[in-house]
This record gives sequence, C-alpha cells and structure tokens, in this order.
Amino acid sequence: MPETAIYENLTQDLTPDLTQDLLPKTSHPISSNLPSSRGWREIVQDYTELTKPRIITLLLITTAGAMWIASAGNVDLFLMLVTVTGGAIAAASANTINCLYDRDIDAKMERTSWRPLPSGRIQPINALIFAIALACISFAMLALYANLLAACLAMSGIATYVGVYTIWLKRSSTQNIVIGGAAGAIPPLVGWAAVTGDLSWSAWVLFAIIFVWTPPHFWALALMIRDEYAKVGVPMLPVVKGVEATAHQILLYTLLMVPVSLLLVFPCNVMGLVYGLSAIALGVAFIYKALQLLKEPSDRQVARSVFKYSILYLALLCVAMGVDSLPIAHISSQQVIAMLPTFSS
Ligand code: HEM
Ligand SMILES: CC(C)=CCC/C(C)=C/CC/C(C)=C/COP(=O)(O)OP(=O)(O)O
Repeated sequence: MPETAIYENLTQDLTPDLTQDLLPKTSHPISSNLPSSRGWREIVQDYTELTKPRIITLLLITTAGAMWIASAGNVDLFLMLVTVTGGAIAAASANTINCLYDRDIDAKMERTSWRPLPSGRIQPINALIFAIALACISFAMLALYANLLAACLAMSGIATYVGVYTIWLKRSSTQNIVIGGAAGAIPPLVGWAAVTGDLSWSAWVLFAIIFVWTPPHFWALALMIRDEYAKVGVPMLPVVKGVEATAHQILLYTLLMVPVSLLLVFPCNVMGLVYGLSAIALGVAFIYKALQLLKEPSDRQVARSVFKYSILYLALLCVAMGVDSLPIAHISSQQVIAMLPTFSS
C-alpha cells in the first residue's frame, strides 16, 4: 500500500498544548482583518519571519564551526563575515521558497498558520521575487568574496531543500527528512570550501554528522506534532509507522551519530582531546534521552525534551570544535597516545 494511503484515515486527535514554544509570541490578524497600509516595521518583520531566522542561526553556527576547523582556528574575519552572511542569505532564500510552496498545508496547521503567506500578510509573487533576489545576492557575495565552489554549494543547498525535500519527498515519503536532510548538512561544506577552496574528508565528516543528526532532531518534533501532520496528510514517520518505530529510528541514528562525530578525531585528526571528550559526553546524553523516548514513545513531553536537546547538542558540539581548534587547547590524539604510560614487556 502506498505510504500516502496509510495516513489518510487517521483520526485527528488534538495535540496537547505542547507546541506552545513553537508558536509565535505575538498573534497576527488574518488577511481580512489586515489594515490597508502596514508600517515598515511590520513589513520587515513579516519578510524576516518568512526566512525562518531561528533555524538559520544554528545553520550558521555549523558554517562557522567548519571554517574554524578548516583554518585551524586562524580564520580571516572578513571571509568569515562574508561567508556566514552569504550562507544566511542562501538559507533565507531556501526557507522563503519552502514557505511559498507549503502555504496550503501551513494554513491548516496551528504551528504554521500564523506565517506571513498563509495569513495573507505577504503575497506569493512578492515572496517569490524576494527569494530570487536573496539567492542572487548570496551567489554574488560568495562568488566574489569567498570562491565559486562555496557559491555553488550554497545554491545546491537551496536546490536540495526546495527540489528534493520540499517538492519531491516531504509529501510522498517517510524518508523525506533522511534524504532531504542532506540540504541542512550543506552549510558546513560552504564554510569549508570558502576557507580552503576544496572539500577534504573532514568537510564530508561534518556533512555526515549533521546528516545523521537530522532524523533524531526532526522526528522528535514530528512525534510532538504528529496529529498536525496527519491532519494535512504529510507522511512523517510517526504518522505512518507509529510512535514506537519512530523512537527506534531516533535511537538508531543517535547511536550512529556518536561514532560519526568522533571521525574528526580519528582518522581525520583535525580535532583532539577537548572535542573528543565533549563529543562523547554530549553523545551519551543524547543516547540517554533517546532511550527515555523509547520507553515512552507517545509522551510528547519526552519528545520535546529530545527535540530541544538536539539543538543544544549541535550548538555545543560546534563550540567544542571552536575551542579545540585554538592552539592553546588542542591536544591531538597522537599527543594523548604519547602521554599514556608505556608498558614494556
Ligand atoms: C531537512 C532537515 C530538517 C527538517 C525537516 C527540520 C525541521 C524543523 C522544524 C519543522 C522545526 C520547527 C520550526 C518552526 O516551528 O518554526 C525545526 C526547528 C529547528 N530546527 Fe530544524 N529541521 C531540519 C534541519 C535542521 C538543521 C540542519 C538545523 C541546523 C543546523 C536545524 C535547526 C533548527 C532549529 C535551531 C530549530 C528551532 C527553531 C526555533 O527555535 O523555533 N534544523 N526544524
Ligand atoms: C546551504 C543552504 C542554503 C542550505 C539550506 C538548508 C536549509 C534551509 C535547511 C532548512 C531545514 C529546515 C528548516 C527544514 C524544515 O522544513 P519544513 O518544511 O519541514 O518545516 P516547516 O514545517 O516548519 O515549514
């Protein structure tokens, strides 16, 4: 049976009020109640909301982390500023197109119905022009001040998020965010390419860390708001396969994520003791949370705690990368081995 047929008959039990912290802090009037002329401040706020700025912040932390490692803690500040800004503008463009394409389902979900397009505060044509302008500015900035590879990677991020995730897989497969998640893993590649002009194994390991981090991050959220996804017919894993199968998958990807995060220490040898110990500690805490979720897969509070921790995990992992890249804090794995007592026969 096609996946789309499975969720069609799902009952729409109402999601308890656990998504409150994902809801807007201010309420917006629906289009019919909009004042005819809106102030500049409101207009700027609406266009900013269209770009999903809070998500962009973490994307940029991963870009900056990659740049920091690629330059061994000695990054050119102008290059960092240009790359992070260019990356942010590319992600803003991608998010705007996603909002444009998804405005029909966004209108029906409580979490997203306040967004500027479904609530009529921005016209679709204006959003499209805005997104195209952002993509052009991002490409020009990165190509002129970083390099062509970084610019092309940023454009491939937009294409993957829009083409593969939003248009192709989001509404047709439970594996939508596994494959589409590749888009969110591109920002560190942009950062690495901006510094070195190419992509080494370490850059691909950074890509892999975010790639395997994305399913636990997103499926935890999907567990919280599964009824909303069922209501609009989006085949997210918990809707189609159930909460237990989703909790299993979250644990599986979390278990995979820890060794993947350690590849930067061995064999890549770009990170040392500080990062290694942090990655293990952060990873063990993630596994603990995933195990809690497996015990109570239908508990939305536990799912929310995993979702929130996923964000903290990635941010702290990047901080650990930053600290470890400082020459004063870097103790390589070879140095650790040399410090171990040698046992002669
Ligand atoms: C395709 C992969 C991904 C999917 C489907 C996904 C999905 C989501 C969704 C639906 C939300 C709730 C957003 C809202 O209600 O406004 C969210 C929140 C968030 N996501 Fe992801 N995400 C993905 C990848 C990423 C990546 C790669 C990052 C950063 C590296 C990220 C960072 C965040 C952050 C920081 C939030 C919290 C935003 C807030 O405070 O409201 N996500 N994600
Ligand atoms: C380099 C580059 C430009 C990369 C782009 C990366 C990017 C914008 C990733 C965003 C990931 C994300 C927020 C997915 C949520 O989509 P959703 O449609 O499931 O969320 P929603 O339900 O909140 O709309």
